[in-house]
Amino acid sequence: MSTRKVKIFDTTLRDGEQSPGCSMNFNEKLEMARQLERLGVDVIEAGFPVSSPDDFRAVEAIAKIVKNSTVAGLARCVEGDIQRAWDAVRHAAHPRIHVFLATSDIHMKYKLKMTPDEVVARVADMVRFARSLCPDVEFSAEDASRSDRDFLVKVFDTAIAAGASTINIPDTVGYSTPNEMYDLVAYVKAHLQNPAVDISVHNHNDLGMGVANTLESIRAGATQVECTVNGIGERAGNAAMDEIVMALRTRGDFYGCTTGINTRQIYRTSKLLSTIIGVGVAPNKPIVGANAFAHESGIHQHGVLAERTTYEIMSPDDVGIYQNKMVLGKHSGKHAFADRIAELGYRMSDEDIAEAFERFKEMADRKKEITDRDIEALVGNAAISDVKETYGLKSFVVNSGTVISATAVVRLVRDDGEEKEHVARGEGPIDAAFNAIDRIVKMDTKLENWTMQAVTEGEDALGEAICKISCNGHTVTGRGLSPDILESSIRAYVNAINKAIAMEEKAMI
Ligand SMILES: CC(=O)SCCNC(=O)CCNC(=O)[C@H](O)C(C)(C)COP(=O)(O)OP(=O)(O)OC[C@H]1O[C@@H](n2cnc3c(N)ncnc32)[C@H](O)[C@@H]1OP(=O)(O)O
Ligand SMILES: CC(C)C(=O)C(=O)O
Ligand SMILES: [Mg+2]
Repeated sequence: MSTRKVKIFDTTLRDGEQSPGCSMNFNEKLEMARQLERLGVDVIEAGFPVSSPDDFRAVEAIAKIVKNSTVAGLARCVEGDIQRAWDAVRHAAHPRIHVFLATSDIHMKYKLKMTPDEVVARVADMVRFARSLCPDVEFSAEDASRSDRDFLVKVFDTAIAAGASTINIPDTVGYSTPNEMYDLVAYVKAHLQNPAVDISVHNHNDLGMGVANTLESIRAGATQVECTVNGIGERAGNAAMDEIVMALRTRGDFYGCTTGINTRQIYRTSKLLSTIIGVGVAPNKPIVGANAFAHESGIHQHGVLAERTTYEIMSPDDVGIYQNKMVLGKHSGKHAFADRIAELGYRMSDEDIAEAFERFKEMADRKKEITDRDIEALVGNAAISDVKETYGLKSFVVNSGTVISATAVVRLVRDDGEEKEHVARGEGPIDAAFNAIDRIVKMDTKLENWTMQAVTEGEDALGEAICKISCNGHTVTGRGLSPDILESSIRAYVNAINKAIAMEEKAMI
């Protein structure tokens, strides 16, 4: 299959900036423009110069620093706008003036208050004026997808005759379906008097079809597509650049098209934009979302470990993500768990791994995501629990507050299967729980020290309790781990008691 190149027209700095809460200052726009050039976009629409002095300055500065990409400035079909756009982009190595005028009945009647003939005449005059200033002029028929097709073609013919070398078909309000967009592009292409121009599309995402509409437009013959980083843009946004580019690349067999994008810069570009505007992407966003290359379920993890392509249609490397992510959680299996333990540098027997895996599953039921620090703590805990478990924690209930004295009910199970429960009061919930345990084990112990620290990150971090107790002249330290600080304290105390019992037994031998 022969491949043709589709031009990427990035409008993050113009339409993207039109999304509420996504404005960028002068320096941020420059930084973003540099990154867009690194990414390899064909056209950077740097702004709408007439809209404010700041926007003018930013477009002008971008025009001066960008060398490889074309730099475009947007203008209404108004002489003052066009002059201002030219003044801003004129220093660019490849300048473009982008003029637009709406062609749908609804826009012409209610917004522009112009007749169709007046629109045609204005397009002829303004495109000609733009062309007298700049060798590269793009004309957009705003709301093209809701315009009468023959009228639309007439306006495009007029723009081309006046000097436009790119005609753009925007689905301004994101109303089209992919089939309709295919038909529209094919229709325009087939009916233009002079089709030797770039046919562009500009799809909004109001119904979530911006990318699909863009891809169908390409199949129908569009040679330029307008899009934004992370899909930001007016209202629900524009078609997302990364999704279009990666769809064309991954399904080259189907689309037969390439782009000039250095895909390894995609992730970095997305991150830069998120940092600048302070708006991140959804975790499940294709390509650049946190979960786009993450696998949590055991069957998928096993498959990916055996052969990445079982569940990955793209390599994370291709979009500049260092590697895929195995998220350890309640759906993970032993293959991924063992893999992570090895990655963290632990050398453990299969038996120890199996035992640690059981604890991991218990933890995963209570904690949303298991981090590497959780695993380290868990594996460390497995080593500690080497001591014979004379007593194990079965259950506990603790009541405490400002108007009642703390009461705890603790149930322990002995290694011979016998269960014992006791209730006790205390100075606080932990003291009450320890007192209840003392009543069960009936040992002469003294709590020397108790500490608690978070050993992992996040709201559901694991708390590690350390209890130092003395018993018959021995001092032992117990450790307990849980996202619940009461539970980790109780486990630490029981662990210390088990150690004390083990020492007593040893002393008796
Ligand atoms: C689909 C799009 O994304 S279009 C781009 C949208 N982006 C922006 O609007 C960027 C920021 N805009 C602005 O700063 C301002 O709106 C400006 C500077 C462009 C214009 O401001 P104002 O002169 O105060 O006009 P205002 O925005 O209130 O109204 C728009 C005017 O432009 C006219 N207009 C709208 N589109 C066009 C066009 N393509 N060509 C000619 N005139 C147009 C409207 O009919 C209206 O005219 P009127 O003032 O004679 O009634
Ligand atoms: C200015 C034009 C191209 C636009 O942003 C739109 O129609 O959505
Ligand atoms: Mg738009």
